[in-house]
Amino acid sequence: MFVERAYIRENDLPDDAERSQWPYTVPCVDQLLETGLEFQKPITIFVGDNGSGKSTLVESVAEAFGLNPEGGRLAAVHRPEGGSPLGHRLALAKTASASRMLAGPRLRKQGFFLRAETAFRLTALSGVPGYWEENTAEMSHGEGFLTVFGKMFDKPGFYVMDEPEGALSFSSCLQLVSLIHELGQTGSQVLCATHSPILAAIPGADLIEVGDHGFRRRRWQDLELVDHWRRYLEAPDRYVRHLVEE
Ligand SMILES: Nc1ncnc2c1ncn2[C@@H]1O[C@H](COP(=O)(O)OP(=O)(O)OP(=O)(O)O)[C@@H](O)[C@H]1O
Repeated sequence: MFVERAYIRENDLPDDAERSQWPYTVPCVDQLLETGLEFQKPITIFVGDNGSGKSTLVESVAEAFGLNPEGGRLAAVHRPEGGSPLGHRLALAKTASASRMLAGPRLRKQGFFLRAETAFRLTALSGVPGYWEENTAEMSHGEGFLTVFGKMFDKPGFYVMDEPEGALSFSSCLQLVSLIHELGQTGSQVLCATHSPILAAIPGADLIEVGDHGFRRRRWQDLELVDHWRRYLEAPDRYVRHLVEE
C-alpha cells in the first residue's frame, strides 16, 4: 500500500462560495471534505452512474500523488491540460514504507494514471522504447490495450485507472482482472473507476459505490451496477421494451 487516506487539511478547506461550485457540489466530493476517503486494501474499485463523480475522485488522487495522466517518462511527451481544483487541495496520508520508497524524484515514476482515452492514444504509437516494442498500431484496440497495460504494470507502484475496460471484450476484461489482481498481490496499490461488474469482482478488492448519497462501501452482490446487469441479463426485454415502445 502507498496511500492510506485522501483528505483536505483544515487550512485548505474551500470557503462557502467555492463550496457552491463544482467539484464541491458533487456529493462524493462533499463527503470527502467531511470525512476524508480511506483506502483499506491494495485494490479499490469505484463504481457509480455516469456523472456520479468517480473520475473526479480518482483524477484528483492521481494528481495529488504527482501522477501525470500518462505517467512516468511518457509524461514528458504527453502533457496533461491543466489540473483539477480538488487535486491541488487534496492531501494524501502515505504509508511509512511508501514515504521512504518514494522519497525524492522517484515519486513520479512509481506509478501510472491510465484512462481509456489515453490508452487509445498510446496504442496508436508503434512501440514506445523502454515500455513495449510491439507495434500496437497494428493491433486491435483491445489487443493494444492489454499490451500497454501489461507493460506498464511492470513494477510495484501506485496505479490509477479510469474505466480501463473501454475497449475490452468479456474475455479481455478477465485478463485485466488477472493483471490488476496480480498488482495487488505484489506490492502495488490500484484505484480503478469502472462500469464493469467483471472488474468490480476482482477478488479482495474494496468496493466503493459513488452516487447521490456520496460514497459508501458495498459488497459486490449489493452493488446497483451488479443488480442492473443481473436483471438485464435475466430479461433484457423488461428494460428495452420501455425504450422502443411507440
Ligand atoms: N471540468 C468540469 N467542470 C464542471 N463540471 C464538471 C467538470 N468535470 C466534471 N464535471 C461534472 O462533475 C460531475 C462528476 O463528473 P465525473 O466525470 O467525475 O463523473 P463520473 O462518475 O466519472 O462519470 P462517467 O462514468 O460518465 O465517467 C458531473 O456532473 C460532471 O458533469
